[in-house]
Amino acid sequence: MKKMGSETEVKLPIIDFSVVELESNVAEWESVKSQVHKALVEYGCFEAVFDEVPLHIRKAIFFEVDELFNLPLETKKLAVSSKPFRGYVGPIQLYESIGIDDADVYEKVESLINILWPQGKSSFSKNLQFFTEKVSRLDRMIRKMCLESLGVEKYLDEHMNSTYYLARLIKYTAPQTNEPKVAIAEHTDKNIFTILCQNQIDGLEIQTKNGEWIKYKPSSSNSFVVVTGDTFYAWTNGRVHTPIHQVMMTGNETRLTVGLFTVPKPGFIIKAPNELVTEEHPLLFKPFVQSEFMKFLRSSQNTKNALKVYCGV
Ligand SMILES: O=C(O)CCC(=O)C(=O)O
Ligand SMILES: [Fe+2]
Repeated sequence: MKKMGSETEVKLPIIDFSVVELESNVAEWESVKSQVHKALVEYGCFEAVFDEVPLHIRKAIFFEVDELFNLPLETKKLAVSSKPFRGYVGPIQLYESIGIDDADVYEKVESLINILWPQGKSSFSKNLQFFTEKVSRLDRMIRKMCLESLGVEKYLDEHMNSTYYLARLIKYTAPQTNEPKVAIAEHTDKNIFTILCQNQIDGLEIQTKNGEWIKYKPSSSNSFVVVTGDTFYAWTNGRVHTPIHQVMMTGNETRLTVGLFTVPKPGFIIKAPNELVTEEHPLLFKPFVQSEFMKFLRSSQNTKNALKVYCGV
């Protein structure tokens, strides 16, 4: 595809996970694994096609997320939390969100949903828990592929057991203008991996290593965006990229995102495996606790290269 002039427009790699019994099909597993590794090294990001969340569940979730954000602000504020980005956050210009820890556990989802709908909303809790369960399987496949590619699969159990799943529902209010407005400013994610699913409305932009912005457009209704976070970058001692991204909005349609964030458990020490620290790849970060890093972030002004400032070697 050509843009103005002769420059070729960059696109995110698209990787198909809708392979029957991917986990037991060795040839397919190896093929997808090498695509994942390449994409994470090059972009820190890719589009995953994954068909385990049926379209009617996706639609139901977005319908209910929309209903949720249409509740009165006083109701939404009942779900506030002292933990950063948990419970209700906003409105901050166009942005509002609700974060739910351990969203793969039905009771955890239900207890938050019941704050907002005291009469209960079990279909929403069920759909969201189902979504988390399926998408977390995608997360685990990606992490397994990545550790295998880096030759550090002996740490797989420890790595998997060190994290939990945070679901974040996000609403971006339409700016009602054709001039692009920043809905989430440039940032890198601070966790391990983020897997995002959007309604029909685009807006996510991912920066390449060369500084070009890729405007993400899903290629199918089974598409998700996978983004590497700073903590995985640190754990792999810089073997994968962690991309700067932002959300830009135009027009008069509301954008909704459901994101699944893989987050290290509080207190867990992030330390790159010895195998990934070599003469060619000297240690980038001192061991750190991600939850402490998040506290540091809240109290510091300068968030660019925050991890480097916090614990860079
Ligand atoms: O809504 C999106 O597509 C991106 C959200 C995002 O980058 C974030 O929540 O960290
Ligand atoms: Fe992000």
